[in-house]
Amino acid sequence: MALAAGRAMLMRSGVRLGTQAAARGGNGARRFMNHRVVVEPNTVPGVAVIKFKNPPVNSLTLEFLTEFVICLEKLENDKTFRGVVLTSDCPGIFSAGLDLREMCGKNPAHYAEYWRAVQEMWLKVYLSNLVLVAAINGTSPAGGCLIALSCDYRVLADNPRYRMGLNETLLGLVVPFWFKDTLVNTIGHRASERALQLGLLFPPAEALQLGMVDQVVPEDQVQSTALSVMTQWLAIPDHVRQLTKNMIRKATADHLIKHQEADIQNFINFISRDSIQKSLQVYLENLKQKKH
Ligand SMILES: CC/C=C\C/C=C\C/C=C\CC/C=C/CC(=O)SCCNC(=O)CCNC(=O)[C@H](O)C(C)(C)COP(=O)(O)OP(=O)(O)OC[C@H]1O[C@@H](n2cnc3c(N)ncnc32)[C@H](O)[C@@H]1OP(=O)(O)O
Repeated sequence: MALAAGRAMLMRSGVRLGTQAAARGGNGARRFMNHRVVVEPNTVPGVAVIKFKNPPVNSLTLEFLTEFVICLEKLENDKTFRGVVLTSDCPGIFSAGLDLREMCGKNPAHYAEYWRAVQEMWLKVYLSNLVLVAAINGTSPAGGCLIALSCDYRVLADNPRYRMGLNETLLGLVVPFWFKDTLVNTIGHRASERALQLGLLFPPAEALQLGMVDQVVPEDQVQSTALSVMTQWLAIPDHVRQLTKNMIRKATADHLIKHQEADIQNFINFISRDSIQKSLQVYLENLKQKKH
């Protein structure tokens, strides 16, 4: 998505870009702040840390997706940056995945706009020229897991309460084919068959065993480990690494690009069904009631 289109989407969503601020931290480094995404240059040269800050659970609202894509585009266009660590500012939650309220009780035009934003976010992350390392410091179901799976490397906090996986079937949803492709490319066909049909969410030890993440480390070392892994990836010249990444990922991304409009139409038709709307409402209601 072009930056201009993203800005237009932000405006349509009622988000004022004037609220974005550039400040200087104690070390003089620039620190870009949006509402929901905070970008911090880190101590490792050429590396930024993006922190998701969309409380309470970093759900992927339209506004969040738009800010996230704009942040990544800015970093890609700024040649000072070669790598980005993605992590969360919300304690215990990396991301709760797609925002269920964006998919519930809205009209087809909204569903189309939302689904395009989800697609564009995935394409931006999956095909990024930057090295992307996910520092997964919390639970990451469905869309949250997709973001992590689309990075080049994943470090997960060793906390048995944190779960990771594509749980769409538990919500009565069919996993989109490109979510499925991303998982199959990571953990293989057989493991994906079981994980996707049963909507399994895995604790860290199992996620590691499956190859869903590359490392599990103590919670307080997630970001530092991600940064040290980054150093290893940045030792490879950008152009050869980027060409290699593109060679491996292009076919998967092209599959969506070729069918992007049909995928949007499928999503609208599917999500607009009365039975699906009902399941989503029940799921949201259960989330609320679990507190009482
Ligand atoms: C034939 C078909 C062909 C083609 C099909 C075409 C297309 C496919 C169609 C559809 C696919 C759509 C894909 C969807 C992927 C997704 O990402 S769906 C989202 C999945 N996410 C989840 O299941 C997570 C749900 N949340 C939780 O489990 C917990 O909230 C969580 C463990 C994250 C945190 O727990 P906790 O800290 O206890 O917090 P609460 O549960 O109390 O939550 C706090 C408030 O946040 C609200 N909330 C939670 N998650 C979401 C969310 N994903 N979206 C919106 N809101 C969320 C929750 O309701 C609480 O709100 P409240 O304070 O009560 O107002």
